[in-house]
Amino acid sequence: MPQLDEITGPADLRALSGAEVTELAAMIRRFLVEKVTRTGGHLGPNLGVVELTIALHRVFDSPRDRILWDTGHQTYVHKILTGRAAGFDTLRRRGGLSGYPCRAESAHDVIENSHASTALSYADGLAKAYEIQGSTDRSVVAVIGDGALTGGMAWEALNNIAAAKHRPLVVVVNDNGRSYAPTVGGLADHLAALRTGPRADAGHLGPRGLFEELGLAYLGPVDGHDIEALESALTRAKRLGRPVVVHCLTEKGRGHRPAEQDEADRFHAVRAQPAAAAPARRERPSWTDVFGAELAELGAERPDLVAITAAMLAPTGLSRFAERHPERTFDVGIAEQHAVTSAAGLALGGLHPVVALYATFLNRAFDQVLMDVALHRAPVTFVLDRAGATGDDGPSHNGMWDLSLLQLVPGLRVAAPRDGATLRRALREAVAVDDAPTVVRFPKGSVGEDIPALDSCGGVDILRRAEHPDVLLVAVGTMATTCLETADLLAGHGFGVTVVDPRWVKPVPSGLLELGREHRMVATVEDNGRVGGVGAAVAQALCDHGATAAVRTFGIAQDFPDHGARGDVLAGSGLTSRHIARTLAEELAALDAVPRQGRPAPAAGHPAH
Ligand SMILES: Cc1ncc(C[n+]2csc(CCOP(=O)(O)OP(=O)(O)O)c2C)c(N)n1
Ligand SMILES: CC(=O)[C@@H](O)[C@H](O)COP(=O)(O)O
Ligand SMILES: [Mg+2]
Repeated sequence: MPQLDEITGPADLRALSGAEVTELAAMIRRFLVEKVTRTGGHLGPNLGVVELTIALHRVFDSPRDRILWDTGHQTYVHKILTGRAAGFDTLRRRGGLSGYPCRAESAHDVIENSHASTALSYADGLAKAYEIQGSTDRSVVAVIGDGALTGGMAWEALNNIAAAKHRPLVVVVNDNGRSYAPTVGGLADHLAALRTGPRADAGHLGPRGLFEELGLAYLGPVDGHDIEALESALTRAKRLGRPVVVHCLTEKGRGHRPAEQDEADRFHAVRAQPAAAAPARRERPSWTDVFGAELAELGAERPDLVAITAAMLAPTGLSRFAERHPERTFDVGIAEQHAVTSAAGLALGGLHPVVALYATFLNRAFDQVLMDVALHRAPVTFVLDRAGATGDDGPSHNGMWDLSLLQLVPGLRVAAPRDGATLRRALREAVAVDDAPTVVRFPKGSVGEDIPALDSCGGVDILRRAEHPDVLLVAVGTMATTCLETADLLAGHGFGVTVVDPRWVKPVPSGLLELGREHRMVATVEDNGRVGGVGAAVAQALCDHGATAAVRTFGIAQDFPDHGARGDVLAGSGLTSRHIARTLAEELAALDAVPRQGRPAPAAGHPAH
């Protein structure tokens, strides 16, 4: 019986007896609880797929057979069984094991994008590729959760998969009845009805249902914790020679009582335990908490406000609004495109929807924002949490594209608050707009202390006035703190920096143009991709208005940053006060060929050195 760190790949599983497999499952559960409790990560989803993953790797021959995981947050067991148990002390750490499939880690990993509802489309493409290349002996298996199955792409794929009755493809529905909270909608009800059908382990097909009506074979429901039943159903599916759905019933958090009893989200994602020696930090409210509290208040003041979530009610801070205004709260499933256009419908019906998403997930609903909301100047407010670098969840979770994508949307206005006070203010200003879509975006984590404005100019908060107008430093949102630190560094070397926060970054406020004309250089700093972001828009606006100041923009490099802490991602793109100060000092020094009147030349030890 191998120990977990002795497992090098699925071949090590196939000789195990039934009793040994049961013992292996128990070992894996103990391992997951011990490791993930310490590192943080998706404990509940992975506890739910222990037996399923063992059965998949005993029946199919990965990596020749391809096993795809939708969203990928439930692949810790897959990683253990493909020789990566030793890496779990570094889970989600920079340079360590990714919390999602990662092709650089293993040939067994295929999909690195952790946006839900994509696996069936990848599988459809892979199956077609193998058919065209004559690789008819390779199975394609896609594991998709009941939550991810509420995403529209999954049904676009099933529409195609079901039509190709000659092309084998195995769809494993990992039905634990939950996304974070219980999965909602007609599909969830249908899966529940199928759950009560006769069990596939009796060797016969389950009741006719949606999948069979579509033309797919259906095996299920199968007990997702009975390895023998799973292997029997998966073996049948492998041999069926046509597209087939294997409907597995699993329990999120299985085998860890605190997770089993957690009604909120069954330990969907647990936070890392603080190091024993770490001083107890006074918890400051999260950006999400500040938003959620303010929206609940607004909901009492504005009966036309409705809130929409894409299966993430609590994570996006809508719980308080939902408790107080349940009739005005809608969970549409993991269906951001539908969420956005449904919001347009609500707005056309006379209400003011607030759509709360993680910033990165808005990407897939860009056309809906552009054509269904903005074209109609619909008063929809988008609240984008996890905007900017998030880090832990890898490249597809950083909210680094919204400020660039949204620059393209005519009439849409974007606010990037710098602290709790400006978040509350921005939210109120946003829902007061009744003839255009608005966006309020903020990062993951706790809000800092409020940063007061000394003054304002044309819609721009002035946070620091310079004695000599060398640099106008434009802080976007939470980067205000970094910009004030940068100003201190530069001031120590004789450069004058005015730090401003426009609060509303789209359209570019007139105050920035006015202030830009007073400075030799304008620099923008944003927690968003640098390409096409706020900095680019400011540079273009200054140019269009004849400003002669040099412009320097700082943002996240156009890349897919590896997983790691938020600070790692920001530092990786030079978004630190030290790097920004040094860069600006060098550029100012280059600009300043003639010694400045009345001021000493840059001192030795200058950031430029
Ligand atoms: C497009 C998109 N929206 C939201 C999320 C956030 N998210 C990650 S996992 C998850 C729930 C997934 O539920 P399910 O597919 O049933 O998997 P389970 O966690 O139950 O195993 C959500 C909403 C995401 N990854 N992608
Ligand atoms: C897999 C997924 O998309 C979410 O579970 C995500 O990992 C949550 O991120 P937070 O932990 O920042 O809420
Ligand atoms: Mg689920």
